[in-house]
Amino acid sequence: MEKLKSAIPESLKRMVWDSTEHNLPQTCSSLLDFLLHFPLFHQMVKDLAGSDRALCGKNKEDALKWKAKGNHCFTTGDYPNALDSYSQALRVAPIQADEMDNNLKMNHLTECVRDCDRALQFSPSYAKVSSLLYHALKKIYVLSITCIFQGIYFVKVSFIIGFDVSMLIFRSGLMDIAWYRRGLANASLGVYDYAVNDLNVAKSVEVSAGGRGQIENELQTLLDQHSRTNPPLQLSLENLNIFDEPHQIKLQCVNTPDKARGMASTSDIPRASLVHTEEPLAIVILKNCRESHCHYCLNELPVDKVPCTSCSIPFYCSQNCQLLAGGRLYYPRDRVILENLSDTLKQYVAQIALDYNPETDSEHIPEHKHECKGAHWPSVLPSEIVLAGRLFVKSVMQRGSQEISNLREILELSHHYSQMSPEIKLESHIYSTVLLFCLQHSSDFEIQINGFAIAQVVILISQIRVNSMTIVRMKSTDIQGHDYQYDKVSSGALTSNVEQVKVGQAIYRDGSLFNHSCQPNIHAYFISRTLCIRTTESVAAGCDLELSYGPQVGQWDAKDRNEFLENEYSFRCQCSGCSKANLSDLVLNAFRCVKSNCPGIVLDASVLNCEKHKIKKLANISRTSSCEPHFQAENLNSDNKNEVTLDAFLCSNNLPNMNPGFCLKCGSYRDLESSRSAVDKAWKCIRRLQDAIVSEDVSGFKLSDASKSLHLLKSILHAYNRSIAEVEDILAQAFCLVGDLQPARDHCKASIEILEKLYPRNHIVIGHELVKLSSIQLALRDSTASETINQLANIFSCYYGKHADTIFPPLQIFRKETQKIVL
Ligand SMILES: C[S@@+](CC[C@H](N)C(=O)[O-])C[C@H]1O[C@@H](n2cnc3c(N)ncnc32)[C@H](O)[C@@H]1O
Repeated sequence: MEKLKSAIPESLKRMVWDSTEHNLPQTCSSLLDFLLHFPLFHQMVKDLAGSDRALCGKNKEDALKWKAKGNHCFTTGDYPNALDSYSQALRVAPIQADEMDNNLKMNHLTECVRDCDRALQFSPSYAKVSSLLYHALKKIYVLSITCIFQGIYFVKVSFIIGFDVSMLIFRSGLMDIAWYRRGLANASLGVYDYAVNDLNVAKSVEVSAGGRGQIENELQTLLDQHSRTNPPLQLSLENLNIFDEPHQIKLQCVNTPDKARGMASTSDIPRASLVHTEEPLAIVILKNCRESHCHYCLNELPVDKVPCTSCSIPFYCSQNCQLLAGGRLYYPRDRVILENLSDTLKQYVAQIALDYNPETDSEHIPEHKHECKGAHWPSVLPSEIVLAGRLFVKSVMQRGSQEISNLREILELSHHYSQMSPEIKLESHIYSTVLLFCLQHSSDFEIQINGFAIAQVVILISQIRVNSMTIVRMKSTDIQGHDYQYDKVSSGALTSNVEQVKVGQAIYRDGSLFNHSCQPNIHAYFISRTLCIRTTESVAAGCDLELSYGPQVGQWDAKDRNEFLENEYSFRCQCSGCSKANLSDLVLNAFRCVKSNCPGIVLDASVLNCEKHKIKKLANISRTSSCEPHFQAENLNSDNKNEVTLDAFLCSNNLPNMNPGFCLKCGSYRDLESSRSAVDKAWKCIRRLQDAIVSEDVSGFKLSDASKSLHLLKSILHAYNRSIAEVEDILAQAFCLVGDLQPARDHCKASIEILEKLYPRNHIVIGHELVKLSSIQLALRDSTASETINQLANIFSCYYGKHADTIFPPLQIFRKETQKIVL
């Protein structure tokens, strides 16, 4: 790419840099002329898309190498690497059409052993699999002599049989029923409701009276245990009613003078209501998650991941996802089970055993199919370019015409091509041209490549820049970042952390209409690929519903937020957080007054200027929308009269006359330069502790050094400065690591106290910190844990409603553990 860019003549580059949406076809056409006469470009396209260099195709020799490596690891007892090697072998192993049937059966059965959920997706009444599997394995063993694919699976299955204690397939009777196994697994995980539902479905699936009786006994035992050990936990959800029926809430697209289109409510909407759900127009996995997450639903991959049938790029969590993404396999569904169930259980089964047949869905366009010919451009080009390819193919195919007409009008998404930086404009031109050539090689339809077609893709890329959403998954880890092991909670061996992992990028047509506010009143999250939007406060009829595109009050100050929004989204935010003074923006990066008993704040030039600008602008604006999502400054302060108030900081409009370095309350002067260098020095020491946490090498010496640095920071920075919250948090982690949980708890609490000043009440960021505090309190058997967990559950319920447990499974464990302490 860099070589290509530097070879472009200056005059052509300038033409691209100065281009606007209107003259795009000409600039794209000029660049195309140049590239077509440039050998390096042809070589690049050949490397990326040519069939003779299809590095991502299936390859028998590579498969055999991986298999041999797997066998070696297996015999030396290195089971994790053996399994990984077999997965890689499967990824590159060619599948002949006549082998497909055997593979299907085998994969189907293997998945049944490994993962009840996935088995149930294919056949909800999955019963009596073990004898089938046994015979299938015998057959596979014979077949493995001639067929590497099956051979690999045989070893893989053997591995599973031999070492997965919970899923021993040769057990007979009830263990054959996937629902039953799921029920028992959920019961031991403490997921009581699911366990009861699973066992009820299992009972209805079981054909023998004896089997049913046995399940009945199991159910009874579970009910008895539950009522004995778990009296219903009284969560004080502050009368929080969760409204989870988005179809009952009507939103409308409105036009605003300064934000273009936006979404508003047509009626009053209570807090925590699910207001919108939507499937994506297109979605793509991010590069860093390609080996760890399913390329279709973006959930974490299980151990026995499913490779694509035709190329070696994607992995899927199930064949269902593989099929939806573009594979060619189809499983008939077993609907008989649904007939005998109650309505509630029918819904439950439909939820677990995803009931979907893409062949009957004309809307469904497999998004990986055109990338599946073994060429490696889909794995080499940046994710957003692959996403553009997916959108392009989808819109051409949906229209059933090969003519490329105006994609902008078809997708109806906004963009800011003209405001993009010259560098990004040039890259978009080059990538659009390369992408079209790659698609020409890979798609089933003809693509006429000319200036107009390339211009369409350039616009598509600029639409993706401002409209795509990053899909994140919440991951629970222990303090050092290892995956959370639930069984360690009760032993007090774990203190939990919440980590947000960016897994994908997606375009949602209606989701793109929600504008930004730094004090949002809605929150977006994802269940698999589905976008869900929920109100985080009550919203009056006619008010705008606004998301945060990233920066929020409490996280960054107004100056940093606006820099980000201008660079990424080409607008200057006028939300109340950015147009009115608020305590959070003032204190977030502030210094403290040199007088020890003065609560006033001292600002540097950049923050002070930004705040002055707000005040000046506010004076000029006679009207501010009363319906804008707002953030009550007074909410930031507790009722305690001794606490500093926003008014005290501002000294009743003194701020416009103040200079950097002077306390806004008493006017005392602080030398900001020396203060900054002292802060930098303290942070160096804190960073050493952070490194020690990562390498799990926290010594008493580093801890005491960092504690002294915290003390120093507190004497220089304002008490609500975000850095202090960060350092308190780092110290909490470090004390957890050395097993000194009481100071860990105190530091964690101190961090939360600051966050409560910076963010609105019950903000999700506070929820994340409460996860840490509750796990420390649980480990200490501290009875106040229940209070913390109530607050945590309250926040998670507001942000995720009934999805809270799905998004953050440890919540259920926390509730269960609290019961043990309370009792
Ligand atoms: C995802 S789109 C939102 C929908 C868009 N308003 C439309 O008409 O299609 C993002 C773009 O909307 C505009 N936008 C979003 N929030 C805004 C805000 N608070 N103030 C001004 N413009 C905003 C910006 O142009 C931004 O790049």
